[in-house]
Amino acid sequence: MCGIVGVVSQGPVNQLIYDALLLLQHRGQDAAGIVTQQGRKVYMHKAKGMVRDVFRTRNMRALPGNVGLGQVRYPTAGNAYSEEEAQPFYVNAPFGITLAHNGNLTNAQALKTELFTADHRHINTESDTEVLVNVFAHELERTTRGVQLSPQDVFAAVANVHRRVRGSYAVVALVAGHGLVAFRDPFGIRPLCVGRGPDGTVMVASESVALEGTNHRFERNVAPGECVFVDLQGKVHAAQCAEAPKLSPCIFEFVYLARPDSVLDGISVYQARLNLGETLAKRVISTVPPHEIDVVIPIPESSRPSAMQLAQLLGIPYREGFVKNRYVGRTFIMPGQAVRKRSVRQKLNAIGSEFKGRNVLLVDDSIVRGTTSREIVQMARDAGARKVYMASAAPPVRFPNVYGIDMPTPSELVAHGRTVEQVRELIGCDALIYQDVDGMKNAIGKLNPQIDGFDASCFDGVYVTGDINPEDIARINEARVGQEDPLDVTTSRLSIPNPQEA
Ligand SMILES: O=P(O)(O)OC[C@H]1O[C@H](OP(=O)(O)OP(=O)(O)O)[C@H](O)[C@@H]1O
Ligand SMILES: NC(=O)CC[C@H](N)C(=O)O
Ligand SMILES: [Mg+2]
Repeated sequence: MCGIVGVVSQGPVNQLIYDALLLLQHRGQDAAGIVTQQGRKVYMHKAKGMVRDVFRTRNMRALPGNVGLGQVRYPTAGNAYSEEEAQPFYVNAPFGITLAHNGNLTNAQALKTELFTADHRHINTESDTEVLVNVFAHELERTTRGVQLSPQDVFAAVANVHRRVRGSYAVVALVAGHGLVAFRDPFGIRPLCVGRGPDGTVMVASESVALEGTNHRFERNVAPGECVFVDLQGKVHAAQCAEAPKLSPCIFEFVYLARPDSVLDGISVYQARLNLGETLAKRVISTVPPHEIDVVIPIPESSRPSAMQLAQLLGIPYREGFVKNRYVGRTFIMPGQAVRKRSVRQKLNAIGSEFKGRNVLLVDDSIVRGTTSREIVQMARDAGARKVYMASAAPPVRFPNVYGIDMPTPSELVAHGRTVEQVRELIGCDALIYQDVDGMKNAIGKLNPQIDGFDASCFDGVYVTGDINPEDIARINEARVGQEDPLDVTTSRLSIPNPQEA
C-alpha cells in the first residue's frame, strides 16, 4: 500500500498536496513525491523519507501550478533503498505523463519484456510503477488522434491498460496540458475516492481522511475498473473501462492499513474494527474464561477500537499498558526485519503497574511476522504479568500477499505451515486466540452489502484476480530486491526459528 492524491484547482496546489500526503503518511513512510504542472511544464520533487523530511521550503517553492499529484511510498516491488524508484514516474510521450500508483502488478516482468520487444520502450528500474506508466503512455499514444486529448481517448487507453495489466492498481496520472486521470483495477483492490472543495477544487485520494482533513467534501468512490478524467477547468468525466468489474477490496485495509477515521467503499474503518472486536470477544470466551482475565490491554496503535469493544463485551477493564513513542512510525511497513524488530522496543514501552501480578489479555489487530507480539509478550512478562494471553482481531496470516502489502514470502509469516499451538509457543504467550476467516468477513461485509466480496488472500489463500500460482509468488518475491535493512548484520530474513527445521 501507498498513499496517492491528485488535485485540479484554480489556485496553487503544492501546499494542498503536501497536507494531503501528511494525512496519508500511515500508508507509506519510505519515500514521497509531488508533481505539479504550470502551463505545459511539469515540476517534480521526490526523495526517500517521510513527507516532512522530503519537502523543504525551497522544494515547495519549486512546485508551482494549479494541478498536481503526490505519493507516499511503501515499497512492494523494486528496490526499497533506491531514490529513483520513489514515485511519481515521468515519461515524456505522449504529452508528458506523470503517474503515481498504489498496488502491485503481478505480471510486471512479462509486461517489461513485452514493452521492450513489442512497444520498444525501455524500463530503467525494477519498479512495477515504471512498467505501468509506460503501458498507459503506450496505450494513450495509440488511442489519441492529433494533439487534442478527449476524455474518450483516455477511457479507451485505460480499457487497454485493464486488458494488459494484472494485479492491483489504484492510479493518479497527470497528462500535461490536459488534466488528471484516476483509475482503479477491475476488482477495486486498493481504495480511491473523489471529493470537492468549497472553491470547486477536485481531489482524488486513497482515503477519505485526506479529503476531510483538507476541507474537501467526499463525493464518491472511484468504482472498480472505472476511469475518472478531470479536465483543467475541474469538470469531471467518468466511464467504466473494465469488461467485468467486481468490487472486492483488500480486507487488510480495514484490519490494519487504513486510518480508522476513513470510510472506504462505504465502510467505516473504525466501525469495522469495533465489529472485529465484537466477534473476537465471542472466541475469547470459548478459550479463556473471562474471570481469569484481569485486564484487556491493546497493542497500540491499530488494535485500539477492537480491544475496546472486546473489553466492553467481556465486562473487563480496558487499560493502556503500553505507551507509544509518537516519533517512531509504523513498524510493519518498515523495510527489513532487523529495523522492524528494533523499532518495536523503541516504539512501545510498558507501564509496569498495569501488568504487575495480573492476568492480562493483549489484543492486536493482526499477527503477521510475529515481530510485535513476541517482543510485547516478553515485555509484559518482564513487567511482572502473571499470565499473558494474546488475541488477534484478524485470523492467522498464512499466505503471501501479492497485491501491494509487503509479505510475499510464506516463510516470513509466523502462522504459515504452523498450528495455532505452534504459533503460541513461538510467541511465548499462555493462550492465543485468533479471529476466524468467516467471522472477519461477516463482521466487515455486513457494513456494506453492496460489496461483492473481499480480497482476503493472506488469510484464506484465495486470490481475487484468480491467476496467481506459486511461480508468480516466487517471481514477485524475487522482484522485491533490497528490502533488507542495510544496517542488518544478521543473514537470516526471519529471526524466529522454524520448529520444523529445528
Ligand atoms: O506480526 P508483525 O509482523 O509484527 O505485524 C503486525 C503488527 O504490525 C502492525 O503494527 P504497526 O506498528 O506497524 O502499526 P500501528 O501503530 O498502526 O499498530 C500491526 O498493527 C501489528 O501490531
Ligand atoms: N505499496 C504500494 O502500493 C507500492 C507501489 C509500487 N508497487 C511500489 O513498490 O512502489
Ligand atoms: Mg500494531
